[in-house]
Amino acid sequence: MNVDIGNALASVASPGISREALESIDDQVAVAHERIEAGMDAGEHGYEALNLPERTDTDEIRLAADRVTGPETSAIITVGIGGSALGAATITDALNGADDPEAIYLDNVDPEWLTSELARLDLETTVVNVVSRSGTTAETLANFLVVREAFESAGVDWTERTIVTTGESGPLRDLVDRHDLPSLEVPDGVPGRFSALSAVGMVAAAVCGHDLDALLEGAAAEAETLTGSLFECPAYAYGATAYALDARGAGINAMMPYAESLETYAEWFAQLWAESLGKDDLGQTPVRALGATDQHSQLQLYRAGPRDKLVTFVSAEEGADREIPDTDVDDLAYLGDATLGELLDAEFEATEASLAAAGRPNVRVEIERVDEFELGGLLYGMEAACVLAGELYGVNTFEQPAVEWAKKATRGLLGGGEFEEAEAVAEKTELRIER
Ligand SMILES: O=P(O)(O)OC[C@H]1O[C@](O)(CO)[C@@H](O)[C@@H]1O
Repeated sequence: MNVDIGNALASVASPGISREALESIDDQVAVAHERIEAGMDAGEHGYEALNLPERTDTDEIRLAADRVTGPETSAIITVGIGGSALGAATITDALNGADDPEAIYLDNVDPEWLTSELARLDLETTVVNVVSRSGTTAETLANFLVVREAFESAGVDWTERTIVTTGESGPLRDLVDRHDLPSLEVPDGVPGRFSALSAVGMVAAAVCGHDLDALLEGAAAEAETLTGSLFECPAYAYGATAYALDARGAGINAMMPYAESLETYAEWFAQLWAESLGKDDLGQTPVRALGATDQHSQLQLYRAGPRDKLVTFVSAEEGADREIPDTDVDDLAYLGDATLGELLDAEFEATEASLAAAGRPNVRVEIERVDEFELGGLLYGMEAACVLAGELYGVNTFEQPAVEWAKKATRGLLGGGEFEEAEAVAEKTELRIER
């Protein structure tokens, strides 16, 4: 990935970063990089994620996926949530074509939605990909039990079509052992949201026939750029700029890719940024947006609302295109002479310029095209940017203790044990306004 931070400079935007400030931030980046490198060398928890390009065994993933996949495979259901779904979904939503198996992600426990998803699938030719690092996530286990029952009710042998990625122990590991299911291990020391470039994010991609090695090669090429200066490393330039803008008031980061195929990438980024940096009353709030669509819903706010946002654009230089048919309507002639791709590019450049003209900070992240190599680089680059930002914020980037309260409350409410959190739910302060 390439990064252009020109529109984040104080000469263009407010909040903005002066060149002097950028120089002094670069001194902090040098110190942070030493820490990151030391963590990577030692294989420390979290930092280990940045070693995945060398560590992930794509042959092992393909072998396991081949045990449940055949030429007749029409769909793959991934049962997982958060980091156990978003990385995989980002890859297949970006790369899947019409001839690839459909990739479905059951990352919620909405009964109506889940029932309709299962009802529309040919379970005979559907693969089940169960992913959970802890092996204890309620939503994933509940959905798996429902999916298994659906297969059994349809008289389809789920054990021949199910692959599991989980830790060394836990209920899912027991299931694997009991039914001799093909399985892979979540990489040690790699938090879920940083595991897209491991078996966690790659089984679905393997079943859909994507080039896992090219994904890792793209990530490895990005890893090559990790040096002690933001002026040499696109990932660090992005992380440092986002952090510096937050420190100057841009507490919101709207991730706005200009490609439908990257919409899920913005969701993946939201978990990465929120769960990693949202600590100790700090952290930049990620917002998911999509270009050109959200020009017609959010841009008014981004351009004329509070000066509390960074807008991050992601654009792909190349891609398939489609002519806009000629028209005999004079006013539309300018469209007839263009392609949809040219229109999208013009929309992107115009929107980027419109924010700069209004003095609103924005950053451009460029990839050459949406393919395995470039996507691997983008995912790795944003992970490295996040690790760098975490060092600058001085937070523990790799834990997410704040999510445990609601999990305990949920378990208590369902009779899964005594939890004070569950009691607190009953003590809600009410001020109801009824129709
Ligand atoms: O992979 P697991 O353990 O099922 O967890 C799923 C997700 O839930 C979280 O723990 C948050 O609740 C995320 O960090 C994680 O990606």
